Amino acid sequence: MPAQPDASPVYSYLGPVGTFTWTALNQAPEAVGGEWRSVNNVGEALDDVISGRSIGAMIAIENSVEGGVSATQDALASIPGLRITGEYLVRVDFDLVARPGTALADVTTVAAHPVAYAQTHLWLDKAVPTHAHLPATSNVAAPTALLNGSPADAAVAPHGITQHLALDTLAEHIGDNQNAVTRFVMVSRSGRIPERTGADKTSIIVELPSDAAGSLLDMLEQFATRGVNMSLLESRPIGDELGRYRFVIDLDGHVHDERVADALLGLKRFSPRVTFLGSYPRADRRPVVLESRYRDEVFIEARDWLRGILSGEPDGEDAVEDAGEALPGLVVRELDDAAPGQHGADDQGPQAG
Ligand SMILES: O=C(O)C(=O)C[C@]1(C(=O)O)C=C[C@@H](O)C=C1
Repeated sequence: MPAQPDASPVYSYLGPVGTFTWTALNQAPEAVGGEWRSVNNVGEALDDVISGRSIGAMIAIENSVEGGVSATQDALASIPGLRITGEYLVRVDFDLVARPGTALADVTTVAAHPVAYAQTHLWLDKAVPTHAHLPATSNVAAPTALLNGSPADAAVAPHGITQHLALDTLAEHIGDNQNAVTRFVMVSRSGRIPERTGADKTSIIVELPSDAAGSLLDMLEQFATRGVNMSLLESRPIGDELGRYRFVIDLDGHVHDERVADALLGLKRFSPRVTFLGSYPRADRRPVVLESRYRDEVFIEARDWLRGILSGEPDGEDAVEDAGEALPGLVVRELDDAAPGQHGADDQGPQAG
């Protein structure tokens, strides 16, 4: 019997074609040649991954105006077995569009994806002060619906959408922040962790013991004392009772970096729940800068020293040797070189005892 050709891998994304999520998926090398499945919300995209219908889902996780996308953060916290395997950045730029013949003065109802609405509402409040908002499932669903009987008079859409849809542009570049960027992540089922590059991020979600004073500080100390920088720290209600929050955290570094692994072990010892969402290369490829005392070799040498003591060897002061290959994205600084403010919280400077 002739061998069946392998089915191409399926990737789910918030569609239809032309959304910012679709633009992000275009950046993912593994999605080239795959089948792209358009869905209506983040939950559906993640369900596809969990059920095995798709091998990956591209989802928006953070934008430079609104911060974390709460629907995404909550879904990642509550659905077990998901892993972030890559991140992608997309500049977001919006226009207000309408059916031909509509003037700005005619607009009373504006269709918009809720996140897009939040990113344009200052402009809308000024230019269309009495408008009502009609939520849409995406930035392309909103203008498409205008051609399919939507009661809205206008829609917030990605800049340039009128090249593809028979609509007119009422105003261009209406975003409240002209430099707005949205961060997207590719989410797959738990499994292989992408190799470290030296310019990596690790995403985790942490719950804290509810009855222990100072546990937020305990959590932050795990990172500070290992020289691990945080690039995102947000709290989200857990939802079971008032006043209970979980923390969504991005760390500079990879779980295969000794300092990051050690910090995660420290967290795990007192947090009732640590969810590891993944380690993956940074979209901006910005190298991680760390002081030499947080290099892998320093952690390994300290462990070897203790092992030696436990096995009865004399306590010698071994020099820290460079082990392993250098990572292209990593910049290591001697303590004296570190710029002010880049020391860990426990560091009072080189002269401190
Ligand atoms: O509607 C789109 O185009 C999307 O890709 C969704 C989304 C989001 O969920 O944040 C993506 C980028 C913008 O920040 C606004 C909306």
